[in-house]
Amino acid sequence: MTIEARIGIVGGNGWLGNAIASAAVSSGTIDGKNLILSGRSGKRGALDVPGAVHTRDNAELAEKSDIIVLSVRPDDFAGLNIDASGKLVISVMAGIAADDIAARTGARRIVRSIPNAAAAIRRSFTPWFATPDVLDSDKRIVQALFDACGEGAEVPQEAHIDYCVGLTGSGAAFPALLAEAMIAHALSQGLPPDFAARAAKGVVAGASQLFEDRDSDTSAIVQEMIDYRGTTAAALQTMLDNGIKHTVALGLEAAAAKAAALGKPA
Ligand SMILES: NC(=O)C1=CN([C@@H]2O[C@H](COP(=O)(O)OP(=O)(O)OC[C@H]3O[C@@H](n4cnc5c(N)ncnc54)[C@H](O)[C@@H]3O)[C@@H](O)[C@H]2O)C=CC1
Ligand SMILES: O=C(O)[C@@H]1CCC=N1
Repeated sequence: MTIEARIGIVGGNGWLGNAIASAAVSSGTIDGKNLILSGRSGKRGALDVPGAVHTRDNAELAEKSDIIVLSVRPDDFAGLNIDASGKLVISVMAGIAADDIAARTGARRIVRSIPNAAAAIRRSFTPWFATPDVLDSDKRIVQALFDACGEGAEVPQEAHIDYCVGLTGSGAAFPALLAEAMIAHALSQGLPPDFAARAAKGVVAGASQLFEDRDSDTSAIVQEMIDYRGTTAAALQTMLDNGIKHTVALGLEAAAAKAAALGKPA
């Protein structure tokens, strides 16, 4: 689907806002000339967004946009002054409730979402939640925008978005941590650093394709490896016995707790 509406991204020169803009244009989902990106510094983001207009003026952005994406840090939201009444507002901010967005912007049609860093390579799995006033036509645009960034998925409750801050937002950093742990151990065993990094990154990135198929069952894959009763089973069982699932759960809960704290006034 091509989005014909004009989209303004507040914080559009930041990490995520810039990635969303770049994904939307490079996928052909929106023409760059229909994008206006604001940022405090006035500098462009790291990714090129052909045709997009850059501004430091959020009033200009609001005036020129049909849809406003809020992509400032949660801490900066309280200082944001923008009138989005009558417009669709799509927030990517962690922890900021739809009611607070409505109160600050005057908008009633509000979508909350949690993309992740893989939006930069158009591989973000992005849950989104729509408040009751959001129109079906708005929803089609939101889905198209997040499909351009990877894969969008509507969730039925706002609480799911608060949970997904950890699962799909922060979770995108977990494979790098796994690779880092594998590299650190390989180095401790005397393997050459370049080789250790190539090997661990190659395994984590490459083997994740094993379960990329939507219908694949990760627990079946793990069980199959354990049932093989070889070296992989020894590694997996030791990690399970040492609480890897509990550690991951604690990480997910910490991310959600941090998001809840970010959303509360200081
Ligand atoms: N980086 C990520 O992977 C993810 C980020 N998020 C959320 O996305 C939002 C943006 O995060 P990042 O892009 O990582 O942060 P960032 O710091 O890279 O970008 C934020 C941008 O907002 C701009 N900004 C601040 N106040 C402004 C204002 N009043 N008007 C216009 N621009 C303003 C800054 O100049 C900066 O470029 C955050 O709320 C974060 O919770 C959500 C999911 C994943
Ligand atoms: O780390 C963060 O605060 C952002 C929000 C969710 C993922 N990244």
